Amino acid sequence: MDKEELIKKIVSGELKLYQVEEFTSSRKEALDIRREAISKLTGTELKHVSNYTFDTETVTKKNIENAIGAVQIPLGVAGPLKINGEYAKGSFYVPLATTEGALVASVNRGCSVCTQSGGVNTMIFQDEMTRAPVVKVNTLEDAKKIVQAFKSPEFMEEVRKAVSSTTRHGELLGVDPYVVGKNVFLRFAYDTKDAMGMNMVTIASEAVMHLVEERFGARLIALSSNMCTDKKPAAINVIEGRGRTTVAEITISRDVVLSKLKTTPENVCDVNYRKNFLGSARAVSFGFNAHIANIVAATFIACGQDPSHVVEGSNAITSAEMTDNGDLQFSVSFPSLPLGTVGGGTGVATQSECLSMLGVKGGGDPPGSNARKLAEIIASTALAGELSLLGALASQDLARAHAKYGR
Ligand SMILES: CC(C)(COP(=O)([O-])OP(=O)([O-])OC[C@H]1O[C@@H](n2cnc3c(N)ncnc32)[C@H](O)[C@@H]1OP(=O)([O-])[O-])[C@@H](O)C(=O)NCCC(=O)NCCSC(=O)C[C@@](C)(O)CC(=O)[O-]
Ligand SMILES: NC(=O)C1=CN([C@@H]2O[C@H](COP(=O)(O)OP(=O)(O)OC[C@H]3O[C@@H](n4cnc5c(N)ncnc54)[C@H](OP(=O)(O)O)[C@@H]3O)[C@@H](O)[C@H]2O)C=CC1
Repeated sequence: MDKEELIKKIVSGELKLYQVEEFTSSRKEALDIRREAISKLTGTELKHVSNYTFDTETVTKKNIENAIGAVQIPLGVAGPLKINGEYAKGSFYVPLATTEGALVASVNRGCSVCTQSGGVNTMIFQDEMTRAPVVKVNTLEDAKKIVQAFKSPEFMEEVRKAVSSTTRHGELLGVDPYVVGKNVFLRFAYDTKDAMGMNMVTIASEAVMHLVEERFGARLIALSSNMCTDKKPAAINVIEGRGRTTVAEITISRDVVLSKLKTTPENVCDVNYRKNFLGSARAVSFGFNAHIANIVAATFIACGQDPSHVVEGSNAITSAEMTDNGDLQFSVSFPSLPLGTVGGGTGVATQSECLSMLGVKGGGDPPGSNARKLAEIIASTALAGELSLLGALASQDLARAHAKYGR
C-alpha cells in the first residue's frame, strides 16, 4: 500500500492508527502518515507538530505510541546556582521548560541570592522507590502467615532472589505489609540506583507476587494497589517518603535579603508562616510551600522525568526562620521526589542534552550517584524559586512581576 492509500484507510476507519507501522518501511514514515491522516480527520494543518529532532525509531519504540510528532515547550535557564551537596558540588545552570512568564526570572533571582550567600547545602535522607501490590487471601490466618513470612530471613532470601532475577541494578530494601479485611497490601521499597524505577519495581514486584501466590494460596488482585502511592496525592508518601527524600537549606544575610529580595528576613518569615503554614493548614494541603510544583514541573519536563510525578514532588515543606543575628535561615524539604537519569524520557535527545548540562546524563559512578545529584540540584533550585516568590509576596511585587513578564 502506498502512502495515500494508507491515509485513506485510516480516515475511513479501515486501518487503526496503531497498525500503520505494519505497512511502512520505517517508523518515521508511519508517524508522518498518521499525522497526515489526523490532519485530515480533524481539519488541522499540524505544521508545527511535525518539527522535531528526536530519533523517531527509538522514541516511538520506547516512549510513545500512535506518534504524530512533538510539542515544543520553551526552555530557559537559571543560574549559576552554587550547590554544596553530597553529590552536587559546584555551580550549575539549571534548565527549566515552562510557558509561565516570570518563573525563570524568579528562579534566577533565587539562584543569584543563593550563590551570593555561599550556596545551598543539600542532602538525600532516604532513597527508595515503592510498589505495593494487593492480594486476596482466604482466611485471616493466611493474611497473618504472609505478614510473618516477610519478617523471616529465609523467606526474604527467596524474595530477594526473585527480585534479582528481573533486574541487575534494583535491590529490595524492605517490605511494609498492611492488612485490610482479607486483603494484604505489600508496600515494597527498592533502591533503583539511577533509574526513577517504576518499570523496574513493577516487574520485580510481579516476580515476588508469583512466589506469594504459590506459597500462600493468595490471589493477586492488582500489582498496584494505590498504597505505593504512584501519581496521586497521598499522606503515605509525605510521611514515609518515596523516591529521593531530599532537604536543601541556606542562611542568607539580612543585607542580601534587603538588596536582592527587596524585603526583610522578618517579612519573609511572616509570609511563610501565614501563607505556607497557616494557609496550607486551613486548606488541608499536603504542600506547605509556595510553588515547588513550578520548579519540579519545569525541571522534570526539561530533564525527561515523568511529569505526573509532580504530584509527589509538590509535597514539600518550606521553612523560614530568623537567626540570632537577624539573618534568614531558609529550607525546603522534599519527602517524595521520584526521578532518574536513565530510562523513561531521559534518552530523548533534547532532554538528554539538559541532563548533560547538569553533568548527570546516564548512569552514575557509583550507580545511583547521578540520580542523587539530580535530586539535590532540583531541591536546591526549588529552594531558589521559593525564596524569590516569598520575597515577591513580602514586597507586594507578585502582580507587578507577572504583569511585566507574564502576559
Ligand atoms: C520578576 C522578579 C524576579 C523581579 O525581581 P526584581 O527584584 O524586581 O528584579 P531585579 O531587576 O532587581 O533583579 C534581581 C534579580 O532577578 C533576576 N532577574 C530579574 N529579571 C530577570 C529576567 N528578565 N530574566 C532573568 N532573571 C531576571 C536576576 O537574577 C537579578 O539578579 P542579578 O542576576 O542581576 O544579580 C521578581 O519580582 C519575582 O521573582 N517575582 C515573583 C515571580 C514568581 O515567582 N512567579 C512564580 C510563579 S507564581 C505561581 O505560579 C504560583 C502562585 C503564586 O500562584 C503560587 C502561590 O499561590 O503562591
Ligand atoms: N510500570 C509502571 O507501572 C510505571 C511506569 N512508569 C514509567 O516507567 C518509566 C521509568 O521506569 P524505570 O524503571 O525507571 O526505567 P526503564 O523501564 O526505562 O528501565 C531502566 C533500566 O535501566 C537499566 N539501568 C542501566 N543503568 C542503570 C543505572 N545506573 N541505574 C539504574 N538502572 C540502570 C536498569 O536495568 P536493570 O533493571 O536490568 O538493572 C533499569 O531497569 C518511565 O517511562 C515512567 O513514565 C511510571 C509509573 C508507573
